[in-house]
Amino acid sequence: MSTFLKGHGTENDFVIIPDPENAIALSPTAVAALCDRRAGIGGDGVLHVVRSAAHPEARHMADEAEWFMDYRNGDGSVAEMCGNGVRVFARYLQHAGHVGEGDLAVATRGGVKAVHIDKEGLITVGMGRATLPEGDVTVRVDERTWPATNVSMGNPHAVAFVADLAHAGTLYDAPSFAPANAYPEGVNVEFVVDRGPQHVAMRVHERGSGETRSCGTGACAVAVATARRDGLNPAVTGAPVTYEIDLPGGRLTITERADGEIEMTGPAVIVAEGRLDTDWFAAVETVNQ
Ligand SMILES: N[C@@H](CCC[C@H](N)C(=O)O)C(=O)O
Repeated sequence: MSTFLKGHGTENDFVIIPDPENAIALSPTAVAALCDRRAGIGGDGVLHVVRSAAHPEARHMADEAEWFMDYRNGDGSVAEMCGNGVRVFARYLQHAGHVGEGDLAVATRGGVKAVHIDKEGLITVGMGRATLPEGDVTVRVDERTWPATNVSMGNPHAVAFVADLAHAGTLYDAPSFAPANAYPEGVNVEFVVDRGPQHVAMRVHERGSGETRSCGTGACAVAVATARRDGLNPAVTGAPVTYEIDLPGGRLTITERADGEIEMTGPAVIVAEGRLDTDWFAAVETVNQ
């Protein structure tokens, strides 16, 4: 293994490992070492770039999407989807000359995603539909509590509307919940304040990565939760609804269409390309054995 790239989407940053034939068995230890901001490359997660036909979890999607985004959180855990990751993944495919501007499909654990790379530097992803599981859950940070709106974007989210984003505290630790076992698979937690009509700002504590500067699936979850709070439901009115979502790392535009499909638009940037030290990586893998 040698080549890596570094990229980000609204400052949700990733180590990109091109591995078309799936020759690298990326262990959780290796992922965590790559994402370590002091002893590794540094990132919120890893985008392992594999041909769908070469990956057992993606082979069934190979007819629809040539490339599979094998996404891992910074702690090495696997997640179903990463919205910012898909945009950065598409930007990498363009950077590497595998695709040009326009439409492409990317296989993910959350299914095949339709992606459009535009001329102005933005990328739009069809994120699928949100579901809002029932549940009476309270989010707690320090002495404050809020009711959670549960939203699944393929991965789980708990959205809390707060008076001030500072009330989410340092977010060094994950928020707690009542009931304590509300999310046995873990959850991404979004804190939201209003900024104007169909315009909000948010912070997020991500499962497996801690507080990040952006979360694409989180922004989609927030747009849907806020729309319902505002009495807007495209499935009922037939009119699409768009929210601007400000995150610490930039802005994402989220549109929910009348058929329930959600589109996310934002930037994606490749910032560096390099070679991993073979001995370092071998040592990391050895630790895991
Ligand atoms: N940052 C991502 C979400 C990554 C997965 C998440 N941490 C999880 O475990 O579900 C995004 O942009 O969507």
